[in-house]
Amino acid sequence: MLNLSGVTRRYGETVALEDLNLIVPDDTYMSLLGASGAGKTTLLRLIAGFEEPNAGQISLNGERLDGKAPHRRDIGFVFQNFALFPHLTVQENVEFGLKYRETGACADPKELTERAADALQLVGLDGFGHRGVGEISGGQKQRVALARTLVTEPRIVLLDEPLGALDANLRNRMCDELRAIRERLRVSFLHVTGSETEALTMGDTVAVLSDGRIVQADGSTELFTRPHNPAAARHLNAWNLLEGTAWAGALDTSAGMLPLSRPLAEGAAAQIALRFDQLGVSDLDAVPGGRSHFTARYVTGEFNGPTALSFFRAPDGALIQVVDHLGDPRLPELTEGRSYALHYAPGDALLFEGAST
Ligand SMILES: Nc1ncnc2c1ncn2[C@@H]1O[C@H](COP(=O)(O)OP(=O)(O)OP(=O)(O)O)[C@@H](O)[C@H]1O
Repeated sequence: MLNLSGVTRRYGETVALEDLNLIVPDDTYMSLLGASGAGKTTLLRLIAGFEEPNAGQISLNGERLDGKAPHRRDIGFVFQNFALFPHLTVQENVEFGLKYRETGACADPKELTERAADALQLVGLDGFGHRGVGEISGGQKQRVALARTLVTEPRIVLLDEPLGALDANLRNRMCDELRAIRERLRVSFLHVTGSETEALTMGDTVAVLSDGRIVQADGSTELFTRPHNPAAARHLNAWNLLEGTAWAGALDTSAGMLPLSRPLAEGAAAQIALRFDQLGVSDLDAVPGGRSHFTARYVTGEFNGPTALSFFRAPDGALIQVVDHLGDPRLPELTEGRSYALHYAPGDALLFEGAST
């Protein structure tokens, strides 16, 4: 188990990570989701030992890692650009890590060859060992980078945006392969990404990093259906947030008075989160019974194949998304510029106390 406790990392005035707590359990695939600049790479660099935290502790299976040199940590790192040696063959790239490691270096040429071949087989690159790095595809480079890390039998593997350099089709295939390889090895993978879809697809658990802290770490279904705070909800495309002030048992928002699911003190700031597949659309005078609603203007639609997104503007300018599934369409014909009632079951709304930051 990897345990980060109270980890802070500053660069001059910039606080990249602040009092961050995270547990990566054994034998798990964890995604780390965060926007650009959230501190994802910094976090991986601290775990790998390329940098040290200003405060806090990092331990692996109870043993302190901070202060230990990177090559003594038994942690694998797969870089976004793969960082392969261009003048070496695929096999030599994989052997490199084993040959030159400080402890447990392997000098026996036969063992080196065998272990590198095993690692290449594990990532599906049997028979590619003799090729130059310039003679293989992007997806294959990715797998060589993984094999080079896995051959050293790390206790945990850190992957920094590992699919970022691949085209969309290959990315989908590598998603499946990465999961399958990890399941065979049973070591933990910590996979950093800025893509919500990738994080939810890959991770048994998804940790959301926002402003230098983990705001939620949960199973992907739990995170998607029940974000615990606005910071986590904001990272999920599915959730619309409306902010306001509690007043007379409702939340006074720019879109109107919305009912509160629990009482709040008069004047308290709060946000209501509504999921895009739980919002219905109707004419203003035709809101179905028992549904809460607010008014918003239809802006435009976006067709994504099996789903279509409709975008509305609340009076404060906030963009509200509603999703429709083409197999089961439920939205009426919409006219750009016209106002509609967006309605929802009151029990579906999540209520978060506090103002947006
Ligand atoms: N060496 C450095 N010197 C100064 N500031 C830094 C340094 N490295 C990172 N930062 C700052 O720390 C913050 C976190 O950076 P980091 O690279 O960890 O973010 P990230 O989530 O990986 O972003 P991206 O997805 O864009 O790569 C940013 O504000 C960044 O500008």
